[in-house]
Amino acid sequence: MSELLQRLPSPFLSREGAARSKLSKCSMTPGKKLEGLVAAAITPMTPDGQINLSVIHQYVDYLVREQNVKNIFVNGTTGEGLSLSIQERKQLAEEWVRQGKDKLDHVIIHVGALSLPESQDLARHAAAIGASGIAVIAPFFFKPTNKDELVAFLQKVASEAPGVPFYYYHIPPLTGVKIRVEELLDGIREQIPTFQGVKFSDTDLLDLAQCINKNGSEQFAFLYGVDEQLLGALAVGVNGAVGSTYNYLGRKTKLMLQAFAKPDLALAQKYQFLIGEFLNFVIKLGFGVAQTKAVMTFVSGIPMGPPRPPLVNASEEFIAKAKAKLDSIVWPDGD
Ligand SMILES: CC(=O)N[C@@H]([C@@H](O)[C@H](O)[C@H](O)CO)[C@@H](O)CC(=O)C(=O)O
Repeated sequence: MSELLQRLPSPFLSREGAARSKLSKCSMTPGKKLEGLVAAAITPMTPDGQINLSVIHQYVDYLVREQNVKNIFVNGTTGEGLSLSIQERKQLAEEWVRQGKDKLDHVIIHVGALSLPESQDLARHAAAIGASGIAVIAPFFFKPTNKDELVAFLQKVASEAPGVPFYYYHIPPLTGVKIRVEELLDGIREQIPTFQGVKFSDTDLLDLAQCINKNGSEQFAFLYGVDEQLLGALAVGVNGAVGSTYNYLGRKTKLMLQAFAKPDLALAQKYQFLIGEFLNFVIKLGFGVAQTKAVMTFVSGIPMGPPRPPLVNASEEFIAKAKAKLDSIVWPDGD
């Protein structure tokens, strides 16, 4: 952890601090490309709905030891980032960076917000604490209507953290911003020199494939965000994936990645079908962030707590059925 972070009171870090940090403190594992699996961090909460920083140490150890996952995406969709205050987002970012030091390869902080100054503030903060990357979602109340408006917004945030790799977080089912990424990438490095890649949480594999075909997955990192069809995205060349299920199915999904790389497509398909069988089952019951928190709680034993309203707790019936389903799956590795 940076000395700066240890000295400054949480949750606030000054703009001067951010400026001082820049390149020097921006990586958990400096220079290591973001690839493989990235867990979309859940935000643990106490029963009365406050953020619960005290279990993040245990959470990091669980991901590394039990799930073999060493990258984390903080304050995104699964982390209820847009339902948290700026102060809470900063506290969480600091705690993940602090606990991830020497254990995680990448701690990416989602700094998107509807308000540009808030997003910029979060970007400066992420730089100051030594995050390995920042990501930004498209603003979704007043929306950009074309590529230029979206890039202008992203640029204004990215430029506040000039030494930190920047990722665009594309999730049109939630933002309603359907600007094609293929279009967005055209000339992006001229506007955003820190641009490093895309977290692509959409089912449009044509758009994704065109992005990869035109830019090459060596130039940018393409991380896929629809866990139930990751194998399709691997086939078009993504570098990895960011998702909620890697919190508790990370080890199994890694086995799928290994089978795909070998290549043993039949084995990779087996893993994808089984992961899909579980997700198909829970999606039919009603599956979202609240249910992810419940599943992670019973799989890991770490209390993730309730979601923040308007989301409501997963029902006892959901928990019982989801647990029975997960327990019933026989994985190819015999587990
Ligand atoms: C809409 C949504 O929450 N999508 C998830 C998926 O991991 C999703 O939970 C999974 O594919 C199951 O449907 C991720 O893309 C979200 C994510 O990475 C994040 O939390 O930022």
